[in-house]
Amino acid sequence: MNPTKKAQVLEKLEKLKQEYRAHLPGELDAIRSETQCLGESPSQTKLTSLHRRLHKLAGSAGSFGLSELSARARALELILQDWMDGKPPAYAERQALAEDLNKLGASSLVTPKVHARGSGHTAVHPGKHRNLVYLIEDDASVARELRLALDNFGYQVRHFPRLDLAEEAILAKRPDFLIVDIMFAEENRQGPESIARLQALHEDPLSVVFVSSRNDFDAHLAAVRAGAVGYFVKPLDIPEVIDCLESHLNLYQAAPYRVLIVDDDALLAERYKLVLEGAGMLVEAVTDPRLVLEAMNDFHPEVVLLDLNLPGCRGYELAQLIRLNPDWLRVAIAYLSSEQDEMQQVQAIRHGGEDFLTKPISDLRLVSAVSVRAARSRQLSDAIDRDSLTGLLKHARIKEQVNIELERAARQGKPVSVAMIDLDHFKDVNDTYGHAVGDRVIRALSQLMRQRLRKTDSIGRYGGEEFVAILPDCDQQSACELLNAIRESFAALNFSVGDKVFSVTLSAGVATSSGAWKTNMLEAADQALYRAKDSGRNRVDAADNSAG
Ligand SMILES: Nc1nc2c(ncn2[C@@H]2O[C@H](COP(=O)(O)OP(=O)(O)OP(=O)(O)O)[C@@H](O)[C@H]2O)c(=O)[nH]1
Repeated sequence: MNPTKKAQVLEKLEKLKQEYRAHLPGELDAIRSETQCLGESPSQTKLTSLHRRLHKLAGSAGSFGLSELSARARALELILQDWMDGKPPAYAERQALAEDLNKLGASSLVTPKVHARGSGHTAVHPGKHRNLVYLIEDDASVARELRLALDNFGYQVRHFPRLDLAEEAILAKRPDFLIVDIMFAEENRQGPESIARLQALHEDPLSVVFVSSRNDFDAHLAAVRAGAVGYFVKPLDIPEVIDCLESHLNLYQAAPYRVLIVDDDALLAERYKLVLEGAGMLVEAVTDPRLVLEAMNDFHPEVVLLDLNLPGCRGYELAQLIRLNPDWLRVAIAYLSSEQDEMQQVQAIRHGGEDFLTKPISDLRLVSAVSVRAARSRQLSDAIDRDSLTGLLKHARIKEQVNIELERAARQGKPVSVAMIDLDHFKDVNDTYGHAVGDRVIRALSQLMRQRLRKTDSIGRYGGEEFVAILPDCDQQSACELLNAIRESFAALNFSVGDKVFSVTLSAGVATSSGAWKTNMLEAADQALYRAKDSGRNRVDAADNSAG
């Protein structure tokens, strides 16, 4: 998160804390007055109401930095629980309970302890687009080739012949990747130690990729110690280098996690929301459990955090309700509650939901617990929808997406183009270099398309070496221009196997709908593709537009 955003979040959290503090005396008054009304043999309704208030106080006070008040409220809550379970306290204990309840508002409890170090807010997920590469390479021809390939993949590249010439630029504008032709000689100023020194100047380590002609254990170890994220031996297989960059970008540029919080304590829900948003997540909070289904439908969360004690229902009942819908099986459900009774926790997990987080929870723990669960949920979702070699949508999903985009385009009165793309003579690549090398070619094309297409476009692996791209709001001419640019970039990419270097071309067919499409778009794109193949391959053909 950038410093301005972080400052805004901190400011909002501080405001919430003030709000909580402002509303706390009223809540403590209510607790005191309910205590005074308990009488000799209080009804279950009175006990339940007071218990509920204490339970909430125990959860919220801790989250707003009042840990002592939280602990005291928790102790009282347990006595109340016993009472509700038919074990009333003895007379002396009741006197002490009343006194303790009266003391809840004491200033020592409602003044937070001052912590020496910062606010305790957690580290942040960067989540912004990163594609600036600084390339440190003294061999002009290697630099030129790498630069061209990276440029084709949409990276912005600055080339420096030596590391010391790049240092100023690195400090002025942090690159997303530093690709360094590393020199291992002791006296060299472009060795792993120089990289380690450079790393020490940055709070977050730079993503450094080492390029070298050495391929021994010591060289790899030195790279790891200098914080390298990749190590490539010359002569370079450039698509492999790009594969490494892409994997790292995918890790950091993934869409933000989506989290739904269900908690009837509006201030606390808002607090959790801010903390998770501060960590780069998208968060919705609902305080009324009756709105959960609507929120599930509209917001599509990947993680749901459920309070256990909600007005009108229990959190685990909501978990069961969510689990009734097979579309939401990928969603991770965790309870976030002040419930400390292990049996209750186990019971809740047995009824749905996978996990129990107890309030109060530190910001760091909340963010890490939610991130882990969101990542799992996404992995599961990806495993269902995405092809494992390329990370692109699978056959059925991309077909479904064509219909979704066609309907959307018809509704909005905008064009949509569908392209069918196929590698040329791919059987020869497999036969000559082996299946594993063929797989690298397939992955390189999928990465190139991902780089070149917009976020709103969809790409799928339709068959073995056949891909489909859906381009909303893109007319036929623009689609053909884009596909031609991808075709040229791909053809310019050199793959190497040992000392052999080869390149691969592709052909594509494009169909565009400018209104209600009457025939099958995929079929039309496929026919155009086969025309391109028939006409000699390495070209893009458009379907006859009059069909759409
Ligand atoms: N390495 C690899 N090869 C695959 C994969 N899926 C399909 N193939 C291969 O892709 C090749 C497709 O061959 P063909 O359909 O004859 O087409 P082609 O050789 O590309 O020729 P044209 O399409 O006519 O230019 C076959 O050899 C398949 O085995 C895969 O996942 N990995």
